[in-house]
Amino acid sequence: MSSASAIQSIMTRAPVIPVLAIDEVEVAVDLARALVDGGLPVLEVTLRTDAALAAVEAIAEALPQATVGVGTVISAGQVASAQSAGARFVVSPGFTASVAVRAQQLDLPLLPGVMTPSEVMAAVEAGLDHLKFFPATAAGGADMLKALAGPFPQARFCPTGGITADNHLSFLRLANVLCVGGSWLAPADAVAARDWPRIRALAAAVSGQRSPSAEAGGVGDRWYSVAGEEDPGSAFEDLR
Ligand SMILES: O=C(O)C(=O)C[C@H](O)[C@H](O)COP(=O)(O)O
Repeated sequence: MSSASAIQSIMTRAPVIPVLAIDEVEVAVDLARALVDGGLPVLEVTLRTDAALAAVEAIAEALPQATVGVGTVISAGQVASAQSAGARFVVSPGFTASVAVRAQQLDLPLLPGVMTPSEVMAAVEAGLDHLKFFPATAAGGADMLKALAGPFPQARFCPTGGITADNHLSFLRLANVLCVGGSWLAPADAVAARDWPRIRALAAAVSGQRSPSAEAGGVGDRWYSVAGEEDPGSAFEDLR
C-alpha cells in the first residue's frame, strides 16, 4: 500500500484520533487500552514528553490491534526514531519538505499539519493531500476548511487543536474532513488518577460516529451516529 493510501486508511479507521502526552511510561498501555476498548484504535503519542517513544514501544507491543503514531514530529531525525519505536504513522504540526522526504524514504505514512493555502500547496506538491489542519479552531475552524475546499477539492483533513466533545461534530460533518484529533479524550487529571473507566467512556461517547466522507472513502453522503443521539444527517454539509 502506498503511504498516501495508508494514511487514508488510518484517517478512516476511527472518527477521532486521541492526542496523548504521556509523562510516565507505566500508564501508557492502560491509557491506550482504555481508548481502544472505547472504540478509538488510532492513537497519536506526541513527542512532548521524554517518555513518548518508550510509551509507543509499549503500546505497539501490547496492543497490536491499535494503530499508534508519533506526533509533534518537527525534524527528519524524529521520523526515523518514531519508526524504530514501532510507530505506524507520524504527525507533524506543520509542513516541511525534509520531514516529508524522510517519511517517504522510510515508507512511513505522514500526516503533516497545514493552516494556510500556501502550506496546502507545498504539501500537495510533495504528493501529500491528506493533511492535519492545525491549529483548527484558532486558524478559522469549519469556515476555513470550507474555504479550502474550493481550490483544493482533493485535500482531506484531520482538524486538530481546539477540538472538543462539544464542537467535533461540526467538523466531522464537513465533506473534506475524514476524522478529527484532540487531547480531550485523555484529561490529565483522569490519567493521574488512573481513571480508565472515565477515559474509556469519553472514547465510547464519540467512537460510534463516522464522518460521512470517511464512510464512503472520501465522498460520502451518509451519517452514522451513536444510538440514541439525534441523527445530524440533514446537517451534512456537502462542499462539492
Ligand atoms: O503536538 C503536536 O504535534 C500538535 O500539533 C498539537 C496537538 O495535536 C494539539 O495541541 C492538540 O490540541 P488540543 O486537542 O487542543 O489539545
